[in-house]
Amino acid sequence: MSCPLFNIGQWRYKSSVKPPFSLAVIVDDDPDITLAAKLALRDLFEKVETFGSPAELLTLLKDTSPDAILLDLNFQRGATDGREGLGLLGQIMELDPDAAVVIITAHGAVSIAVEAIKAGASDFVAKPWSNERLAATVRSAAALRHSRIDARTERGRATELLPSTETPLLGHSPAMERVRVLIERAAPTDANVLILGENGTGKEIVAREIHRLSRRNAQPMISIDLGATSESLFESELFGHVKGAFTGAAGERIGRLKAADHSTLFLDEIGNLPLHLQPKLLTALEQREVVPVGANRPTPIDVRVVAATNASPEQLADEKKFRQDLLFRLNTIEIELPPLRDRREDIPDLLDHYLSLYARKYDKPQRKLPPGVLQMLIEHDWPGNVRALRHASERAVIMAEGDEYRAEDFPLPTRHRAAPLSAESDTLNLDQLEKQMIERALRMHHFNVSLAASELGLSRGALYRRMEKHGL
Ligand SMILES: Nc1ncnc2c1ncn2[C@@H]1O[C@H](COP(=O)(O)OP(=O)(O)OP(=O)(O)O)[C@@H](O)[C@H]1O
Repeated sequence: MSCPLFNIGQWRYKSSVKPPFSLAVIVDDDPDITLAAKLALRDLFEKVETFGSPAELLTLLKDTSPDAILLDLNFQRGATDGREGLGLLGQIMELDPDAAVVIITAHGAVSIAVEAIKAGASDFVAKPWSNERLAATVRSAAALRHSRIDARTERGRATELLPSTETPLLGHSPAMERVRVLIERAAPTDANVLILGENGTGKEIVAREIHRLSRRNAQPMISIDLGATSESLFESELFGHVKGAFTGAAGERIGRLKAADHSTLFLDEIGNLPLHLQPKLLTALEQREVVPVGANRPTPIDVRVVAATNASPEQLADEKKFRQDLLFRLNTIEIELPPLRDRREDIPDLLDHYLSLYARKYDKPQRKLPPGVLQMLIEHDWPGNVRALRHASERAVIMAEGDEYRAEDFPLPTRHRAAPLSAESDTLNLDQLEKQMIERALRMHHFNVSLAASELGLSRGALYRRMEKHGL
């Protein structure tokens, strides 16, 4: 399958900031995929090597340990069952038990991804991916590998602060200034922080900012997206497991709680943590120790937790979905990020930043944004919040011609009201229908992407990709 990145031309911008990691390896027999992934990862790694066959990777691993490996599971013509890749994964884990392997899967192949993670892979990305998600997944896997090594060897406690390639937290609306004050007050303490806000409002950026300003910043922040973790993997991902704890647990695995020892653990989409695991997390945080799956002795941990959710405070107060004792552990400080439509004053700053960032990235001129177009963008409701504004800016930079941006360069969803659910649509165009269904599901769930995704029978990632495709 070809990757959407190729619709948007070559990526010639190279950041002047030193990338945080040294080497990533991409193994896939499809040159379009390897090139697309290489471009998406090149700001994160000093070097990105691409291989068309597994044999080349195994040769490299004999004397090099990459920070991350992006691995396709099917190499032979017509193969789709992933067996070949799983075998290769086993060989990789044997050569380097700390390897950070991110699996490339076809859309919908979740069972094979789960099997791969049980066999030692750190995470997976489904094709076609968004560059932002791919980079975040691979960065998280590489950071996890580093902290697992550090956690085991007790080395690296004085690791130099990694140069940051992160986006700064932008916006000077009164609401964002209040958020900044809260971040500055909370960061240096060890208090747990709960960040609330709709999808795309910047919860992860705020979590990174808290970590950056904390006394734990010498270690990388460890993240886990509980909205993207398969139910069967929650326990071992969070708490780790001992060798042979369950079928497929070939080796010992340090969970993310332990990997975040002396650092910050970012629990994204905490509302998705299954009820039966909530007491185990609460005990780990109260006792400051974890018991890996299959172990009979606890291991001490020193972790500061920053959690985030797009659930409303009312939804979180529902005892049937979320244990209130765990909530009180997590929300010592609560930071609420308002949706972008409630702080429109931030829109000009955000547009200014992202339009000029993407102009540099794609080697395009810095165009003017005429007042009329700016006004249209300020008046737009941005249901996907800052993430959607960022994507719209990227697209505008690529599509625009001449010295100025035009309204048509920003493909905003029409402002019409969603038709009632029972109403028949007047189009039979599949693409249009898909867009309408997505808009309806989003409105029905007040723009909560997780709920809309489950309404549509899609994963969050799959819904994001479709929203991006339709410019929502
Ligand atoms: N205040 C901000 N300044 C600059 N960029 C921002 C800001 N808020 C969000 N962004 C950008 O918007 C995108 C989404 O941000 P982020 O992932 O932090 O949101 P989120 O609330 O964690 O989303 P989700 O709930 O969907 O995981 C990122 O690309 C981020 O860089």
